[in-house]
Amino acid sequence: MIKVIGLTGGIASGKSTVVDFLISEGYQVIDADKVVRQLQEPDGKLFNAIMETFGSDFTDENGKLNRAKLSALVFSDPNQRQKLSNLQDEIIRKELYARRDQLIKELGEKSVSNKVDAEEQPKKSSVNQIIFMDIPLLLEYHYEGFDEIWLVAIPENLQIERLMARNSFTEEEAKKRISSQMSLSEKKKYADIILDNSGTIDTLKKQIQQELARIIKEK
Ligand SMILES: CC(C)(COP(=O)(O)OP(=O)(O)OC[C@H]1O[C@@H](n2cnc3c(N)ncnc32)[C@H](O)[C@@H]1O)[C@@H](O)C(=O)NCCC(=O)NCCS
Ligand SMILES: Nc1ncnc2c1ncn2[C@@H]1O[C@H](COP(=O)(O)OP(=O)(O)OP(=O)(O)O)[C@@H](O)[C@H]1O
Repeated sequence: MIKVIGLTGGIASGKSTVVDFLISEGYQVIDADKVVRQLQEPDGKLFNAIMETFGSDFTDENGKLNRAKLSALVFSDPNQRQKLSNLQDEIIRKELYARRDQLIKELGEKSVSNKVDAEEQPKKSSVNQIIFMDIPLLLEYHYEGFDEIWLVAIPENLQIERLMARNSFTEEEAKKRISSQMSLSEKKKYADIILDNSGTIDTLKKQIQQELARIIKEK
């Protein structure tokens, strides 16, 4: 059976850093933020609905969604955030589950022809037996169907610091985004594994390797 790991964590906690490492190790990852961006392209399933609801002012000079403008609106007004969620949630959810099912199907077919690998090279074959879904709002939006939930955790002061540095946000902008999400202490209640990312990226990688080794051993 292919294991599906849900990866989540607050904004700028380090999910993409975890994903980069998993990909470098050969694992397949469905990245929800990336999928949302594709769906929001002018030929994607969300673009027209956003324009109808928020107006064509929310485009940039290339006719694409002006994400910065929409972002400024939804993170300063919970009602607008809810409005965006109402129109996007079902389509995003359907797309993510469809991609998961497709990936499981592809890997399932591969693993039939790779039986020898599984016995002789368990690590090599594990990349075909575990998939990851990086979903920032996994807990807020009650995504289900995971064998394990991994939570990337950092204390709020570090989160603010990293978010301000990465997005060139003011402290106020960073705090607005963070406070629109479930708190870390609440998230911890639902997590199976907590990856502490308050240290170096190397320390984070070691924790991931440990968890991967555990799953491979359990299989
Ligand atoms: C609001 C939008 C336009 C802002 O775009 P922008 O380019 O500024 O940010 P980006 O998409 O890179 O998101 C960065 C991070 O913001 C956080 N975030 C995004 N949307 C939300 C939200 N509605 N509530 C809380 N946090 C959010 C997440 O941690 C995410 O990783 C965009 O994020 C969006 O459409 N969000 C809704 C996405 C959604 O509903 N996803 C569901 C599955 S995760
Ligand atoms: N252990 C670390 N030490 C120092 N900087 C780090 C560490 N881990 C991640 N970072 C940096 O912190 C920032 C946020 O990390 P990353 O982009 O991986 O977070 P994220 O959870 O994917 O964010 P988002 O929710 O916006 O998608 C990035 O600039 C990244 O390079």
